[in-house]
Amino acid sequence: MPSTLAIITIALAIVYGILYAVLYATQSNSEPRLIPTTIPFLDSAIGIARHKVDYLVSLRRRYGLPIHTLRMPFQRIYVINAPQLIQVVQSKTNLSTFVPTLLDFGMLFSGLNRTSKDTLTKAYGAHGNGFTKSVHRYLASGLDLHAATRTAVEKLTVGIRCGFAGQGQVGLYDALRHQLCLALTGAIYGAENPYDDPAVEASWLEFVPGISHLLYSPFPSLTAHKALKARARVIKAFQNYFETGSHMQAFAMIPEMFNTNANHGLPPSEAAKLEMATSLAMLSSGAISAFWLMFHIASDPDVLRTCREELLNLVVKEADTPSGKAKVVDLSNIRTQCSTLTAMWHETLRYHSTVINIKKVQHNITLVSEYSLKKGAIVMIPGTAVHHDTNIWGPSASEFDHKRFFTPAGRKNLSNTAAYRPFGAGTTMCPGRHFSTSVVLSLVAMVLLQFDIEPVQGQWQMPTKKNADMWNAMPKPDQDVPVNVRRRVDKDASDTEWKLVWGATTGEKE
Ligand code: HEM
Repeated sequence: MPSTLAIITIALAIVYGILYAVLYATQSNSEPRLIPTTIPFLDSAIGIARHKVDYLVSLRRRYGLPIHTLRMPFQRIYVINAPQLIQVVQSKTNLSTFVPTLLDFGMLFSGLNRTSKDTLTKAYGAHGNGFTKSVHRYLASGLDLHAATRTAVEKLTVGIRCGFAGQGQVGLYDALRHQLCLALTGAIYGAENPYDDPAVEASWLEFVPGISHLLYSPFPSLTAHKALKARARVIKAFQNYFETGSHMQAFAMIPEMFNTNANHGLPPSEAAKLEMATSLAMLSSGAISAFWLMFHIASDPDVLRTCREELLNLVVKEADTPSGKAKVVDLSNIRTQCSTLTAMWHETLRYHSTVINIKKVQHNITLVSEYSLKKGAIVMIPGTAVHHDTNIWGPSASEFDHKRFFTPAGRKNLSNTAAYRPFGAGTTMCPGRHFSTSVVLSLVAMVLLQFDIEPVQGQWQMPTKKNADMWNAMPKPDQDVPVNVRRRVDKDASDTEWKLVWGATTGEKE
């Protein structure tokens, strides 16, 4: 009689053999190469769950393939690494072949009820919920963008003056995150910004870790219980905001979105839930980017000194203040006058970005006459693999080196979305990129001009980012970095009063 163990072993071997046979029988030779598998249909899922975007980067390093296939239960994924193929997938002619899958990302975690989801799907079809369209219209360029940036910068100047000075020891990430939260949401939600209430900001922070559960867990009500309660508190604050008409004092995008959705039949209680998507766009990647940028500048004395010198180029005049004279700094010129600070920003995004673009193949197609892609499959473009590709960025691709953007080759890559894609690419490219870039750079400039930041531990140590959420375009550090914040005492800054503005009335030095 064979033992139970022997029977189980034989059964497992048979199942394994069948799965292996099915895997290869259903994979065509003309499809992109299948990555060798140890556990058919499961090892990619396990790899992604364990190592997140690093799994895709390691496959790129190990096999060096321009495109390859990963198989999961009932789903095939084509991972694209080569710039030439990325360009083809992103091209206008292929817009209807490769369709973004996350247009309704906001609907997945906002808690909208079934009726509201149906209402929005009927109203906007494949365009999710109208939120993305509104951001494209209001924040991608023009006077509205300028107005929103100016308000955010005004809020930052007040917040930094009152909130940073004399704080002593703080977490670098949390201190920047808090300032950015109040500035970005203040500029968009107006005088009655719900996030001005510390309890709402705290609830938002409690909700964010639950997003992964809402996206991937089969039982989010069990696994993300606390986060869902926190979400309910934020939604309640927004419901009150809409019901009291506070949105009428907001940036024009907010009342317009509310009225359009109301005309489609969405009540204020449900419109309040949609603000979870707006909030996430504003509050997810910007603060993380600001943290990494500040970390790299503050931990490199040469770069710190150069950035501060460059910022002095932004002084446009002197103004009288009640306590004497202030130097007026026009932060809207950062990108043209501060090449090192700007290069540090680009390098921060290139080096750290964890963006993954996901599209669905709408019909069978042969890519560049070579690779057959099947209808219904998912195409993934991992930004990290592209950003760390030595064929694009040279042998130093995996090092942090902002000077790469001082070379013609680096500058050329910057304008090529198949090489540099922290904000995505094509029609869905982040419409908040100019707003967030301007506000983050202004925040960092304000801190650099007015404060010295030193690590409590005595030495700067880069935190790990292994636990970062896969849905986020930028990786949150696993631990905050405790720092001491002090007003600057060096000769350039000790007795200088700064007036920091976005777009001064005169561009001439007086
Ligand atoms: C440093 C900060 C930010 C980063 C790194 C970032 C990154 C991204 C990325 C990678 C995408 C996907 C692009 C694609 O699919 O090709 C995206 C989409 C989007 N972002 Fe941002 N983002 C940032 C800040 C913001 C801000 C502040 C807002 C709004 C105020 C915003 C609004 C949006 C919207 C609405 C979309 C969806 C666009 C669409 O599907 O058409 N983002 N962002």
